[in-house]
Parts: sequence; structure tokens; C-alpha cells
Amino acid sequence: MSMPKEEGLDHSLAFLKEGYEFILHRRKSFQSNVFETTLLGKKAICLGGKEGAELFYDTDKFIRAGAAPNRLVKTLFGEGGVQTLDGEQHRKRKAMFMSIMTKTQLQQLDQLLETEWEKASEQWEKNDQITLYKESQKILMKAACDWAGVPLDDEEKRTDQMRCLFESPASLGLAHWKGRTSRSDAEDWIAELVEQVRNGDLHATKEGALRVFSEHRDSDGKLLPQRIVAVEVLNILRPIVAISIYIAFAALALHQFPQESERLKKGDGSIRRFVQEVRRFYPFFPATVAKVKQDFEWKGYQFKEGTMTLLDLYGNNHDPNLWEQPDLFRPDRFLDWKESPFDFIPQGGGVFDMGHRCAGEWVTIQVMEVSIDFLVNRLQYTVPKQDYSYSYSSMPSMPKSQIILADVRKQNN
Ligand code: HEM
Repeated sequence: MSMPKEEGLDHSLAFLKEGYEFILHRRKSFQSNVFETTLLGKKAICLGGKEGAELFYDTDKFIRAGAAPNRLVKTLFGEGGVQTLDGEQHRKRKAMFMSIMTKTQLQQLDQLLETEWEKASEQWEKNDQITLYKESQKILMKAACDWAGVPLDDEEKRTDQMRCLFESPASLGLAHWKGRTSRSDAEDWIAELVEQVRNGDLHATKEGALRVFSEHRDSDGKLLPQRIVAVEVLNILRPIVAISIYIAFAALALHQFPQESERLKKGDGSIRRFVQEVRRFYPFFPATVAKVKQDFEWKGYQFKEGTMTLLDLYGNNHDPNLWEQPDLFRPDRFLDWKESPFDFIPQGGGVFDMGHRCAGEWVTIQVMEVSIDFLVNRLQYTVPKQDYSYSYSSMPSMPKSQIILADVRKQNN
């Protein structure tokens, strides 16, 4: 049986134009959770729905080595990182990440964040207004470095580098190249710290990522090359700073859905459900990518070895077959959510240890909870008129104004 197929030479331009909605639009028009298209001059299969996600995370059928486009590897991921590994090598490396995600470690991050929010808000009281997206990046970078045991030498420069890593993958020209130079500079910085940890010149905290990753032995029993440790430590710092995007969207939701914000203030809404709805509702990653490991057949369709395959992350979070009225912001939908690892997948699906589901999902949820609690219950501020719109084609997307808050004061209660 032949797979539903989008006719035409190449659809990369349509992907750029329709962005987050590209796959879902076609899933709807083909009425199918699987279809074929052409992207970057190559045949690509797009998968969606619970069944599509379940298939995508079957590690006997899909691999990650060589799957991600070069522009993503050169900016966002780095070379040789966990995202690009398969099989036993991936399992061992992923276990290294998950080993630092303990309850105690997460509580420590909580406290570091609280302290940074406190310090920052004291500064903000001296200003007429602040840009939340940028300010929260400073908070997150300081907390992330402290948590990872990384001495932060030049706060402004390093925070800017982290931002460039996640803002640049899909951008063009200079902005993209800035992402590439930020990557090599940031890797140099961390690789030097790894050397210092290994020769005893830097006593990094025992449980922090810098020390744990520097001392980690890979599946061959050897220490990882310094450069790879740097890539993996950046796989902690960079995405923590990227939570600033969700914080900006959360602040937007608090403003645009004041009844939800009131409920949080009165304590009759749940911050957890609010966080989940922000992660479901707003765009972050459109899709994730793998390659067919070897020829197989699924539902009568042929999947040929090496074919690029995309999983529709944004689309699954907005799929009307999975969510009632998906385009409404309604945190209470999570009251009776059946906790499937394949429908709600803003940070990937499946399981953490064997598959590529985001290693930092718990961190993300927790950081968002602390930050939203601070915005709702610890600060008061006004929201001046600004451009709240966000695009479905720029990746990553975020409110155009980056969320300006004015007259920020600590609450007196
Ligand atoms: C800012 C919000 C975040 C979003 C939207 C996000 C999203 C994602 C996505 C979509 C994937 C790929 C899933 C796949 O390919 O199947 C991923 C992987 C990953 N994320 Fe996150 N992430 C976030 C935050 C974090 C944080 C805070 C950390 C670390 C503290 C982190 C560490 C990782 C790592 C190490 C991987 C690779 C996992 C693997 O390949 O096995 N992420 N993330």
C-alpha cells in the first residue's frame, strides 16, 4: 500500500512558512497520522497521533545517529552528544544524565532559583520596567551554573552564548553564525573546566553535572573526551536557560487568562496544571527527528532504511483527536488526563532511560512552578501595552515584546 504523499518537488519553504503547524495541517488534510513529503531535498516521513509517537520511539525501528540536520548539531546539540547516540551507548550516557535528576538535587535547584529570583526582584524594584525573557535568563543561568558546579566567569557573555545556542538553529545569516561561534566558545570554556576538575585544580561539587560528567565512564569503560563532556554539560546549562521561553509564555498566559491567574492567587487552581497547559498550548519544538533503522512495514506502509522521519510534537499537543478543544487554554483538562507517554509530548515521548525523551522534563516543570509561583504570589507588577503576538513560523517562537513588566515590587504579605 502506498503512503499518503504530498506532491511537488520540495516542501521546505512551506515548512518554514507554516512552522509548528506544517505537519498537523497535512495530517488533517490526508486524514492520516503518517504521510510522506520532501524536505531539504530528501524524502521525509511525518508521524503523529499516539500510534505514530509509539512507533517513533521504538528503538528497534528508528535511530538517531546522523538524523539531525547539521545546522541543529552545530548550534543546539553539539557533536557527539546524547541526542545523537543509539543502543547501549545511548543508554549508558542517558543514565549519566538521569543520575543527577534525584529528588535532593532537584530540591537544591529549587533553592538556588528561589535565591536568584529574590535577588533579581530587589534589583527590579529600582527600574521602571524590565523585560522578563531576558531577566529570567540571567536568573536561570546563575542557578544552572551553581547547580552544575560551573564557576560563572562572565555572566553576561555566557548567558548570551546560551541564548544564541537555542535561538540560532533555524535562523539565517549572521544570527545563525553567531550560534555556531557561541557553541565553539562555550565548549572551549567548559572543556577547560573539565581539565581543571580532572587534574584537581577545580573542586567542583560532587553531585553537580560538571564533576559527575567529568568522572563518568562511557560504555567502553573510558572517561569521555573533554569536548564531549563540554557538550553534555552544555546540554544541562543551555536548556535550563531556554526555560525563559516558557516563563515568558507563562507570564503571557497569566495576563491573557486573568481568571486562571486569579485562581492561582486564591489557591484554588493548581500551579502544576497551569504549567502543563503552558507546555501543551504554546509552541516550543515543532518536531523531533530520527532515521529508519532498517526496512520495515507498518499498517501496510513501507519504511525504507535511512529515511528521515519526523514526529509531530506540537501537533500531538494540539490534535483534536487527543484533546478536547485543543485551541483553548484550559489547565483543568489535566485533571482527568490519562497520563499517556505518547499524547502530551512537548519534550518528546516514550520513556526517559531507553528512549530520547527529554532528560530535563522534571527540571523544566519544577523551574516553571517556582517561577510562576514567584510571579503570582511574591511579586506585584503592571503589564504595559505591548506586542503580545507570537509567530507560528519563527522557531523558537516567543511573544514579540518578550514580556515587559512595569513597576515590579515584592508583595508585602
Ligand atoms: C526548555 C524546555 C525544554 C524543552 C521544550 C525540551 C525539549 C526536548 C525535546 C523535544 C527533546 C528531544 C526528544 C526526542 O528527540 O525524542 C529533548 C531532549 C533532551 N533534553 Fe530537553 N527540553 C527542555 C528542557 C530541558 C532541560 C531543562 C534539560 C536539562 C536540564 C534538558 C535536557 C535534554 C537532554 C539531555 C535531551 C536529550 C535526551 C536524549 O537524547 O536521550 N532539556 N528536550
